[in-house]
Amino acid sequence: MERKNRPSSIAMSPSLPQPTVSLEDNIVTARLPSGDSCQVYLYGATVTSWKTSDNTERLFLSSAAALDGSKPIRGGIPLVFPVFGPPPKDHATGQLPQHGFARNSVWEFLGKNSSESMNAKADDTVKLDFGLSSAMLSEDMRKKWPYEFGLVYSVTLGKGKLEVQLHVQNKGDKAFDFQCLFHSYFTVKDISKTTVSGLEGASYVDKVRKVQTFTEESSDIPITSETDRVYSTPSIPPITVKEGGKDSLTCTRDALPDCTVWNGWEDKIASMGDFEPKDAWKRYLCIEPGAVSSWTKLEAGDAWEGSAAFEAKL
Ligand SMILES: O=P(O)(O)OC[C@H]1O[C@@H](O)[C@H](O)[C@@H](O)[C@@H]1O
Repeated sequence: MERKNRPSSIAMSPSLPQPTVSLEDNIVTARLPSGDSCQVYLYGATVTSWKTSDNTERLFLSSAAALDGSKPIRGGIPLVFPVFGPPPKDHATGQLPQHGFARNSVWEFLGKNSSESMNAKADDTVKLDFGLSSAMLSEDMRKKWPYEFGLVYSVTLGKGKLEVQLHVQNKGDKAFDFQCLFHSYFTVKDISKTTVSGLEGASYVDKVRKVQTFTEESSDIPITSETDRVYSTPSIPPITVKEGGKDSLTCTRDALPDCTVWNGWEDKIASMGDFEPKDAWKRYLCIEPGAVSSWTKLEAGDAWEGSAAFEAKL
């Protein structure tokens, strides 16, 4: 019997615009149908651009940043692991460079995971995964930090949002200590009109005032001179950057009790060869969520995860 073509009884849902992801010249670029986009260099897995749908660049990137792998990228979101700042000489990280090796190692792009594949209605998120393991380090670095580890760094782009998450796994047979931090440089229009709230009551180490510890008394901290503080906030409240009194960015955290607030101001920035233009200290603020005020110990076979989500408000 002849079969007639009949219209399918299953209604086909119109195909939704999808996020696009490309890998070219060791740079991963993701774009959402909403127009939000981000760019991540495999070098350091450094996010160098985060643009919201209004085409506003939310991250500061120095115009003199080395992008050729010769030194850590100045700006964006360099990743700090396994030690923050100058490594203490009497610690297992003592031979490593300032802020560790994650920001100056070449990572592998593990692929994307868009929310569309999980939920046909949602097409507004894309997650990019990057990996770094002990086997990928240089021989010199492996000697300086002889532990077996695996890192998965996930960057999730959403509408007006960027989330960063680090998964650390101890793949060896001995425990290790680590610190980690997302060294995020944000653009601000005018540092003199920028304040930070959410840190009232937190204790902080002030590196400018020769590493003394204080308790933050201000509910809205103005940035009026060189600022280099490591806040410790065990209750992990949201941190808000305000510009001209209006919320411009919020940062929520998971398993990251600390946050550095850094602006080098005029003199320090003048002395940094890869920081340009020289007056750009007026237009950036680092808000750096992390776990750096003590060491996180990871036993053989154990894993740890921490994340931060940034939301653009203006
Ligand atoms: O020049 P680097 O190694 O990228 O560090 C920049 C700044 O990074 C901040 O996180 C530190 O608190 C500052 O002390 C430091 O100056």
